[in-house]
Amino acid sequence: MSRRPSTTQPNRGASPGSQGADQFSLALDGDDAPTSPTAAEAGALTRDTLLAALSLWVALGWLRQLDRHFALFLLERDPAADPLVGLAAALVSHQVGRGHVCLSLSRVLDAPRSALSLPPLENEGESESAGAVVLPESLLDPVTPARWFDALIGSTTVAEATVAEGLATPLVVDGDRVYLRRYWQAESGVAARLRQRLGPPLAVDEGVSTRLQALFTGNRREQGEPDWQRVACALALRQRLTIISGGPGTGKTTTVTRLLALLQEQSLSGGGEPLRIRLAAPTGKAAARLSESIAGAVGRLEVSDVVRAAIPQEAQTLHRLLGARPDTRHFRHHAEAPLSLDLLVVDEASMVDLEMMAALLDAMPAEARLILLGDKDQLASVEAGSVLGDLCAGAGDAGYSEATRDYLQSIAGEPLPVAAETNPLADHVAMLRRSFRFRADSGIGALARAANAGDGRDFTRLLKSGFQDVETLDIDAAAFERAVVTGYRPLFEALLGGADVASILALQARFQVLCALRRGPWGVEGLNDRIARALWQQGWISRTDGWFAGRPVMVTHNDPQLGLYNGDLGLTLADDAGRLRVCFPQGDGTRQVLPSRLDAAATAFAMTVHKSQGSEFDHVLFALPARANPIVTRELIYTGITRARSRLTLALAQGGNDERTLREAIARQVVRDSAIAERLLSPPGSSVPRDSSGSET
Ligand SMILES: Nc1ncnc2c1ncn2[C@@H]1O[C@H](COP(=O)(O)OP(=O)(O)OP(=O)(O)O)[C@@H](O)[C@H]1O
Repeated sequence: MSRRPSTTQPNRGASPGSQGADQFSLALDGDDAPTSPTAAEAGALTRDTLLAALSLWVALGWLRQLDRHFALFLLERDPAADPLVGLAAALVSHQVGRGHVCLSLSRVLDAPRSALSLPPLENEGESESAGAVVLPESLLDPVTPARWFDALIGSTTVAEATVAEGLATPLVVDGDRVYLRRYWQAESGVAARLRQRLGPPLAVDEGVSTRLQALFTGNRREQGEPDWQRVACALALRQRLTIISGGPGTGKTTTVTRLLALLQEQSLSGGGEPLRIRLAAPTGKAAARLSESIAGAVGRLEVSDVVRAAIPQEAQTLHRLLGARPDTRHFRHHAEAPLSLDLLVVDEASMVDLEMMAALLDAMPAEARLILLGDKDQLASVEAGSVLGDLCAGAGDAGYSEATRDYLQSIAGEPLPVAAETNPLADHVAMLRRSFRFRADSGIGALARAANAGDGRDFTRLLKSGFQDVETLDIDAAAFERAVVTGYRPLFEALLGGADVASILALQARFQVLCALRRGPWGVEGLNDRIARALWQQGWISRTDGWFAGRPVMVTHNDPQLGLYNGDLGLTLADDAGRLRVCFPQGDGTRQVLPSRLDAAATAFAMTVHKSQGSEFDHVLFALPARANPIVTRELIYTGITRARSRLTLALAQGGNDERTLREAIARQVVRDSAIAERLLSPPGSSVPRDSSGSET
């Protein structure tokens, strides 16, 4: 029998305190027999068909077991639920596993396969057997967004967003989007907090103009382009939220350091107190890089010693800043115990996932300024969400409002063109467009631009045009081993020659192998093996598995007790007595840890591009898989390439489809479902508008 409550009917959801989405994996044995079919309507999806399809999709690698269990859990909790609830549950869980914050019903209905891993990653062959399989489109064929929406809000496991607060349903449906409750809460929280920060501009003293001109006086304007660094600084002077996005070496750190100098000069003038400024980044490596580049930029500032001393040069990880505690996801700092600061700079903000951003914004004092630095074109965080990218996309092609243009003209002397379109978010975003890192003749810079522009033909043409800083090699040939041995030679000569730890660790940052995948011959596993064997043959390492001197490792989980965080890169070294310890660069010194204390560490001769985010290396050897793979996208290629500071070797499967594979990968862009920008730009209190594809009844 059909149960179709109107979309406005309050949800008969679970009571607050009832079991939430987190516990679902404990609740069911995955082999539960399907219950008897409950077709919501004639011809509609039955439970049996759904459960059979989910099992098959798991077997094919299109869905995770976890996703299927979640669907089973919901259907068990609400035996009267329409099977479409189970389908939405499996798909939204799968989407979150792939970095999306939610599931868009209309998007799945338009492209039913998009919410599954189809074909299975790194396992293409099995999709051949898909002929006999129930495909998502056949399950969804008679379904409309309105029908699916109604099925969802008819279940006790789903709440509509307008009434979801205070309930404990595992799923929340907000217009066209279905969320796991945790992510709905995080996204609504982030949008609400950011909206507060978009509030009216802060007062800026006209006198600042002279100092602004002085600090940016050396900046040359090119071809009538505005000085975007000066614009970014002027914008940040009068806002509680500023996003500064730019590619490598576009001057994000230089700009923010000048901003900090200006603000401290103002604060200290007339004997005032300095602002409490903190610097942070998502990983230890990124924090170390920020400390290093801020220190360099502070050194170059033309300011008084007092002002210089008032600019911090030590960055910390966001986990440490917020006060991560062992065995809990909760931090010491939150809305009731906010951070004690007036201004926070977060570097590598593209790596900050939605939940971390929610925790950070919760802990920010309302009056403090937040400055997010990052590169919107890089890969988003590994965890769900892509807040920086969403905010920059929300600003879109919109320009600055008239009031902001007037302000920029008067304070920064930057005349900006009238924008055809404006929106409140765009006034908070500054894009730095000119790289000071890559010279005009740099191949790395040219490839990065081509990848970013989605121009695969230009990319492959550039690869052949013989840049000094770029070379290619055949990944399947001995040339790969030779390149690795040459790349690692300085490090192992120092290590075997008894150099001091700091010099050895500095050499570790000189050369790194990156790849796209984890498994397979062109993934981390295969390449780590190959590299270890090549180094062993040189006599540089004593074994190729377990612990040995010269083994680089990456921490794979946060360990606040050890002061080590996911992504930290260290090197195993032997002390004078031959005892092994893993050394991590930390601040000006090193942290040394016994291998036995590192529960979660992986060999890092090769690492994925995802894991390399926030790091840069002088020379990167970037290995790309021979066959097309959905994981290899424009963002991945751009991010991998731009980890190289001065030299890039691309290892490709030559003689195969390397050119076509590259072009296809560059055409493939990551689009993550999320509604942050929409929420920010819609009136306060309104729910996310439904798609025109319609879920109104
Ligand atoms: N306006 C400028 N004119 C000349 N050189 C500049 C300018 N701005 C920055 N630079 C130089 O460019 C280099 C990169 O600057 P900076 O470190 O500020 O960039 P970034 O965007 O923070 O880089 P990264 O992507 O590595 O974090 C530095 O050597 C800096 O001195």
